[in-house]
Amino acid sequence: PDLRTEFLDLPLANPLMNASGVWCSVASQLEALAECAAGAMVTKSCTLAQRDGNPEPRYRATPWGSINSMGLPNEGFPYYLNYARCHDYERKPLFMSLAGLTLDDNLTMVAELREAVTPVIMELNLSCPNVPGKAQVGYDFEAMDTFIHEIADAYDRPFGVKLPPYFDIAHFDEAAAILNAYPQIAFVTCINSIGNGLVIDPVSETVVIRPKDGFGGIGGDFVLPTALANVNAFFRRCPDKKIIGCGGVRSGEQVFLHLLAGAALVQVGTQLFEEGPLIFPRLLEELQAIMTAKGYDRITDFQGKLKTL
Ligand SMILES: CC(C)(C)CCc1c(C(=O)O)[nH]c(=O)[nH]c1=O
Repeated sequence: PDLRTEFLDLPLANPLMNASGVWCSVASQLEALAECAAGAMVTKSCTLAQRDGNPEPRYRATPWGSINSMGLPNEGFPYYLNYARCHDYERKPLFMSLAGLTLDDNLTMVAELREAVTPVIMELNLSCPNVPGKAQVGYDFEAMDTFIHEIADAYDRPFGVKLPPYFDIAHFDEAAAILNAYPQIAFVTCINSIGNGLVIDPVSETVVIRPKDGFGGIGGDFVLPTALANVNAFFRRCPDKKIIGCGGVRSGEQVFLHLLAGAALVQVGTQLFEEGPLIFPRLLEELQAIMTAKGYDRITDFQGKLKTL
């Protein structure tokens, strides 16, 4: 079967890529992603200045997924912009994730990105912090509209947004209404980790990560139904935009489900953290086996063709 696809008029060898934050914080990791089998790649969400992030342990794997409260550790915007300048775009597209600590920081980064002569694709992380004491931008629809309005104005190219998961139909409607007001938003990546979960070790009677009293974003198997729902909800509501699926991918089967639900590309987070970039050949093989068994020759034979009862 043929796994080739295209995204924003760019050819991709296949629809797989990493999730921002995983295996993409430093040059050695980015070079490994550039050389691996994934069809595209994205950098760790960056802030204007370098950040150490939270004290460790700040990531833990569990039998059903992962919990993390990294605290946005990253090398700073200039580092990733420099990588973007050196990336081999003939090999695969590069996405750059931005998560400024303030709207102003985001505008500063976007203005510089606009001037940079590079075909990098911007993914704006809307789980970025808002005014202290208020919900993250992705959960504060007024702030979300303001952030997108200002950033769209400051940037002259199509870009995408990374959304937190929503759990209420009214929220799908409200978030989609905001996004649809901006044709410049070419894609929507669903989902970021499910925020503020708590993993407890029954033996030690202790939380498993140090920051935030053990509260952290949940990823992995546990988030798959929520990820598929968010992919399909925005696929239905934003017909003029592409959806990138993220959440719960550990085998070819979940890649298949994300594509069926409407994803154009599929990101891998927790399982990539555990397995490394060699997960990509495995996922591609497993996806091809499923397509062969079902008689599908190419991705478009089933992409977005989820059936209802
Ligand atoms: C949660 C924030 C620290 C505000 C953004 C960075 C981020 C982090 C992180 O760096 O802790 N972890 C996630 O699972 N998703 C994210 O978007």
